Amino acid sequence: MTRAAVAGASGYAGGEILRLLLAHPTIEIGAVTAGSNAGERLGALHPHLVPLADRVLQDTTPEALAGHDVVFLALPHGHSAALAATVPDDVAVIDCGADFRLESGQAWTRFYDTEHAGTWPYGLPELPLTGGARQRDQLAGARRIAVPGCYPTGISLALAPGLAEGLIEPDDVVVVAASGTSGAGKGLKAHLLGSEVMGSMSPYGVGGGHRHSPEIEQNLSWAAGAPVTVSFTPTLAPMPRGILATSTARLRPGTDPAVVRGAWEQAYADEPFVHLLPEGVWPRTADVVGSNLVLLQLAVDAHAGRVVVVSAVDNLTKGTAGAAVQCANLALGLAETSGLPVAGVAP
Ligand SMILES: NC(=O)C1=CN([C@@H]2O[C@H](COP(=O)(O)OP(=O)(O)OC[C@H]3O[C@@H](n4cnc5c(N)ncnc54)[C@H](OP(=O)(O)O)[C@@H]3O)[C@@H](O)[C@H]2O)C=CC1
Ligand SMILES: CC(=O)N[C@@H](CCC(=O)OP(=O)(O)O)C(=O)O
Repeated sequence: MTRAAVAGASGYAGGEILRLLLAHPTIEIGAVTAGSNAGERLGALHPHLVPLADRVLQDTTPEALAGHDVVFLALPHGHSAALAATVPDDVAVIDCGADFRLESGQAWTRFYDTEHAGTWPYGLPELPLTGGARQRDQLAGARRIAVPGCYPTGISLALAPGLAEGLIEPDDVVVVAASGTSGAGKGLKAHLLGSEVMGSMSPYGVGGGHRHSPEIEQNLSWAAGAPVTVSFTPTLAPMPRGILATSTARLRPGTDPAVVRGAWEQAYADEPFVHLLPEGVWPRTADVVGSNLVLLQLAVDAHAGRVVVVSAVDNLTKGTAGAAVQCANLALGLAETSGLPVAGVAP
């Protein structure tokens, strides 16, 4: 068996990692750690994780995380670098935070306003790259992996096939996405009060202000092999989980609409977690809840000369914890799909 420690186990992402690891055939759960909730029993914080109810959360220290084959970090941004530095090089560290996702130190400083910790291999295995490669090539056997943000996961996979195949213009990409409230974490925040969220949708980070803008542009630029510019608008939706993103881009002049669908079909034909739905069936967040799936559908808007791609992910599963387990599987040489659900919970 392989032993895993989970730091941030009292939070939403940490709890979801534990839920998935409970069903994992070869990874067993070792230390579980937290911040202010250290000393609490998991059963008090995650009543749904019944088999772990009596496990006591430890302080998040290098000593608690020592002696494992893989360490999952599900901590707020900025907490990963110092801890990861204490983990031996031969132990896999899978970081759910943003600290090591960006190549550009300049983009990091602009959006996170702290010193850039560095760059680790980016944990989106299915991402098609220019020239026919896949992002997973960088993840097999890796010992440090940065798990993507939840919005960049569905959005990058929605548009990458068209960019990798040169079908869409890199300078006219527009994305509007709605996220469930768990995307913001478990901490109390005024804009997440029930009376603010229930029965209402709200935009935020409008005008290129969201920190996922540079992450999405980075991923799409890897796919295109050239810089890509994105206008991204997130919105908060009154649901606990799920992201529905609508991504549109201008088709290159002369692109035959008939080849567009084929590019996406081909890109994901062999991917167990990324599915282009049958024509005319559109993704819904309910269809991905609790699963490691990305569901996609697209249409060519011939009048506007654009392709419109809709993607749905569960922000806590494929958007964080599922991706983290998938990356751990790749890092440790296990079957990539081990322990990962491929069916959602609809309706
Ligand atoms: N929620 C989502 O959909 C996604 C989250 N992520 C990333 O995953 C990470 C965790 O997010 P999420 O679970 O939502 O956040 P939560 O706020 O739900 O959980 C944060 C966790 O970090 C712990 N923590 C906070 N401060 C400290 C500290 N100083 N020392 C040790 N532990 C600490 C908390 O412990 P305690 O509560 O006991 O203080 C808790 O276990 C973040 O980096 C987030 O950006 C990435 C993609 C999507
Ligand atoms: C609804 C909501 O607030 N969502 C979060 C995104 C969460 C995520 O992807 O996490 P990272 O912080 O790890 O990038 C936000 O927009 O800030």
